Amino acid sequence: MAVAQTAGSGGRAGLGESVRRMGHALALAWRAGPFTASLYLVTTVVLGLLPAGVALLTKWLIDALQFTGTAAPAPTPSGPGISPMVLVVLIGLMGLVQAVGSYLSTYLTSRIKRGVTLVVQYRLYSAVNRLKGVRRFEDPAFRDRLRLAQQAASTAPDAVIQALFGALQRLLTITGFLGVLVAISPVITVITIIAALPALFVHLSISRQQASMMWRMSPRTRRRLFYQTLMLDLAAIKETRLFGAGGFLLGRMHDETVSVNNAEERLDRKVLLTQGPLSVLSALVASGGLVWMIAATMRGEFTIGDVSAFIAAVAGVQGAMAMIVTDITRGYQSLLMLGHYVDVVRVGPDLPVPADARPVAPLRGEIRLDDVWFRYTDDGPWVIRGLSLTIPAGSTLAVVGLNGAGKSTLVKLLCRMYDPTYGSIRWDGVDIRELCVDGLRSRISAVFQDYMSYDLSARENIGISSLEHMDDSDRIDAAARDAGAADFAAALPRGYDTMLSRMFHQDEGDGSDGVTLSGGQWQRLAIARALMRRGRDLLFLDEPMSGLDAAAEQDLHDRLRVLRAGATTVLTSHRLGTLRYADRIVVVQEGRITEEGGHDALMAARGEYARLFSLQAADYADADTPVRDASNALAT
Ligand SMILES: Nc1ncnc2c1ncn2[C@@H]1O[C@H](COP(=O)(O)OP(=O)(O)OP(=O)(O)O)[C@@H](O)[C@H]1O
Repeated sequence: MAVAQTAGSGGRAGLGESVRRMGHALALAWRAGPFTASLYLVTTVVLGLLPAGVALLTKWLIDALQFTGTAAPAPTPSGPGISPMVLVVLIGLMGLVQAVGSYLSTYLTSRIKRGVTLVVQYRLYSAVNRLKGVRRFEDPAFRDRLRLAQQAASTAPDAVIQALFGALQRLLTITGFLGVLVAISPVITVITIIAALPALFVHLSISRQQASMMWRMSPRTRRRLFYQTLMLDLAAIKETRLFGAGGFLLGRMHDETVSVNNAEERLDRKVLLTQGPLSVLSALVASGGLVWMIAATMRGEFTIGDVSAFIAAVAGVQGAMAMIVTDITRGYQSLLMLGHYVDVVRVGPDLPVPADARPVAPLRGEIRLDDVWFRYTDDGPWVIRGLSLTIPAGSTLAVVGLNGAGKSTLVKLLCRMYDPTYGSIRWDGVDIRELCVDGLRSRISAVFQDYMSYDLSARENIGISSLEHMDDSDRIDAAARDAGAADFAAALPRGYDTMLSRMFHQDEGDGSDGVTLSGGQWQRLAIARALMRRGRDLLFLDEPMSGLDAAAEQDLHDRLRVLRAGATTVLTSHRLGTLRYADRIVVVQEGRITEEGGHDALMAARGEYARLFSLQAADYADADTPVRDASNALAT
């Protein structure tokens, strides 16, 4: 399946891929601010070389003081013969540079982090917005990757940059100290390096295991999040309280947390067991080296300045090695995390569009579905099975069917949220796969069954479908009036500029107090949103009024019938009375069209449509509603 292929390589990284990702992180730092990045590089180099410089000057100073005024013939102090006072001043200056450099480095680090986060988040969400279809967002593997990419976007690029610059600084420190150490004793230099190497490899292996554990645990983490969200979700709380399902969800969340904790504990124990002996080895090397050096100094082989430089160098090299290991470990982990971000940013289009995609001309003739087959996943059941249908331009088509028959799926295919698995959908004879997706959608408006309720103002809730007219108050008001939303919108505390919320909240003083609407009022706003997109060729009304009472639905349908004159409309509703005026009605059963025609013809045919219609009519009649015929009963 195409979706699975998008899973990418975020969990692993060979050398080549790691280098590419490092390049990516550095390019981000440069992009975020070339001057800041350059200054950070200079500061890093200076801070890296300073410790060895201070150690060398200190050695020269001690030697100069030790041999000043003495006639001791040996050992000969090495050094350029600079006066002690000059050396003291130079050491002081270096201390000053180090102190200022550290503060500057901290400031530059934060600055780069802010800049990089800005660039990375913009790129990540732009990449997500470039996906025109829905399929990827329904794929659990891709959702996991998105979640990790979101985490990575806020931390990973910055962590990689810090690790790279940190490692560079430590490398320079090590090189500087090794230069001093080699001059004093090549033997102790080699032993110090060898003692630090195993730690390096162990840390790298641990970080790889940590990354793979996070990837393995991510389905559990996702499920834990789902249970947590459900326990706090306002929409779910009514049911979970009534059904007493809180304990069940809590138990599920707890089990997932325990599983994740156990995996983390196993890894932490492994880290403890491997890191302990390595620390002991490092301490032994440092102590052994010092004992050897002191004994040699007492034999007159080294100066006191050499001993001071040796102590500083051993501590400096081991300290820098330990930090470099941490840098590399963190950097490697962040590189793996960065992989998830890079995978999402580089993800290919989910709906193939030819390079020369055609612009979409207004619909003149018809939309035609030819033997369309569709299923949501490669191994899932067929939802649409060989469906053929013609929708003439300007006509109204009603789609009727039981729950799960495939009505909403049909609407989604017509909006090209998915491509048919087989068969084709043609817009005036052109396969919609050859058309520009945005162009196609600009010709469509819709009220979806699962419409959105945005935590935005009433104006934004209506205008978001036609952004260029968001500030056109007359147009907003006209759409609201047509949808029967104008009266309650006018009564809101700040009219169309009132913030709406799915749950009441009050943010002090910023005027964003949320007003909560009823389900029917939200639905009218969704209809207004669809009507805001005037002059579109195709209008989908997928259960647009399920939240309205029957009279309000009939009234709105009557109004919409006038408003949509000339537009091609596809309607679905379980209240069949509201569909009877459609030019054509099709009955969908298990993804196939089983009946087709006008209301009267379908009633005369006494098939599924007549059965459903009569059932509903009987319900109304049983309720003693004064009716003249079934359709009137449904309309009142
Ligand atoms: N995103 C999805 N992923 C997998 N299966 C889906 C998805 N959406 C719908 N289905 C399945 O496709 C079938 C048809 O669903 P669809 O929503 O098109 O039915 P419908 O006729 O609109 O039903 P209703 O009247 O209940 O709204 C159902 O079996 C449903 O489980």
